Amino acid sequence: MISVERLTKRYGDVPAVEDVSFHCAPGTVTGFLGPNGAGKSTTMRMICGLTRASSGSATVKGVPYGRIANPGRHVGVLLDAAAQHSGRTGRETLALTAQITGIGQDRVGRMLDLVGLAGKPARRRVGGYSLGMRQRLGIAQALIGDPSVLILDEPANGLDPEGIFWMRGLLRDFADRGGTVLLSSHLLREVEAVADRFVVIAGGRIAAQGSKEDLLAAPGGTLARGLDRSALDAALAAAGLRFQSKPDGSFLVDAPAEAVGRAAAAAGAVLLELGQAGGGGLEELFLNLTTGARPEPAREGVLQ
Ligand SMILES: Nc1ncnc2c1ncn2[C@@H]1O[C@H](COP(=O)(O)OP(=O)(O)OP(=O)(O)O)[C@@H](O)[C@H]1O
Repeated sequence: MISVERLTKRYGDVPAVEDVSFHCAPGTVTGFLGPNGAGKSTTMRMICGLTRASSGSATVKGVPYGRIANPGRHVGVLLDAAAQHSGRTGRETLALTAQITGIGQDRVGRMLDLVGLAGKPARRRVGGYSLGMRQRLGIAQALIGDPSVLILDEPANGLDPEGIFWMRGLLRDFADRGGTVLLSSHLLREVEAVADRFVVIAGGRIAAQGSKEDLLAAPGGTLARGLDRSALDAALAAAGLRFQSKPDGSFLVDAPAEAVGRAAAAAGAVLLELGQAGGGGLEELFLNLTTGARPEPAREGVLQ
C-alpha cells in the first residue's frame, strides 16, 4: 500500500506539487500520468524520501519510506535508470545491490535472466548500455529484494516494443500476485493496457483519479454520421430523439445505438458511422484533463 496525503512541494515560491493525495492498493497497478513538469517525479521522490516535502505526508506499507528497515526488501524503486554507475558491469551492479540488501547472490543470475540481460550483456559495463538495457537493469535492481511494492518512474523509456510488452506482463503479474505498483509513464497506451487505476496530475495538482472503468467510461450517448447530414437530422428529429450536431457533420445522440439505427432505418437515412461516443481512451482523457488551464482540486473519480 502506498498512501499519499496532501503532499506539497514548493521550490521557493514555485509550487511543483500541491495538495496531492492518492492511495495505491495491493493487487493493483496505478498509472501516474501528467505532462512534462506536472510533478510526477517530484511526487515519487517525496514518496521515496529523496525530496523533502514542504507539507503533507507519504507512507509505504504504513510507514514513511525513510523509516523502513532495509527498504529494498519491501519497496523496489526505479526513478532514474540513467543514474547507474557506468564503470560497473550489469552483473556487478546487481551483485552489489544484492549484497547491500542482504539477498543471496543466487538471485543475481535469476534477475538477469528475468530482465533479459543474462550472458554477454551482464558482463558489459553499464556505460556501454543503451537506455533500454539500463531500464532492464534498473527493473532487476528494483526486484532483487523480492519487494511487495514497486515505484517506477518512466520505466518504459527507451524500451523497444518487445521490451514494453515484456514489462507490461511483468508488472501485471507482479500486481496479480498481490503486489502494489505505482508507475509513471508518457506512453499512454501502455499505461492503459496495464493499469487498473489512474492518477492524472497537471500543474502539480491532481486533475483526476479513479479506476480505469470510471475514468474511461464513455460520457454516454451515441455518435452517428450519415451519408446525407440533413436526412439523418430529419430522421433523428422524426423519431423524437434528443441530439446535437457536431461541426464535423456527425451527431451526438442521447439514446442507445439501436434507437439511432432504427430511427435512421425508418427514415431510409444511410448511416456511415454508429458507435458509442467518447471512445477516445486514455489519450483523449489525458488531453482533456491536462491541456490548458491549471486545474482546480479534483474529487475522487470525477473529471475536472
Ligand atoms: N530541484 C528543483 N528545483 C526547482 N524546481 C524544480 C526542481 N525539481 C523539479 N522542479 C520543478 O517542479 C516541477 C515538477 O517537476 P517534475 O520533474 O516533478 O515533473 P514531471 O511530471 O516528473 O515531469 P517530466 O514528465 O518532464 O519528467 C517542474 O516545474 C520542475 O521545473
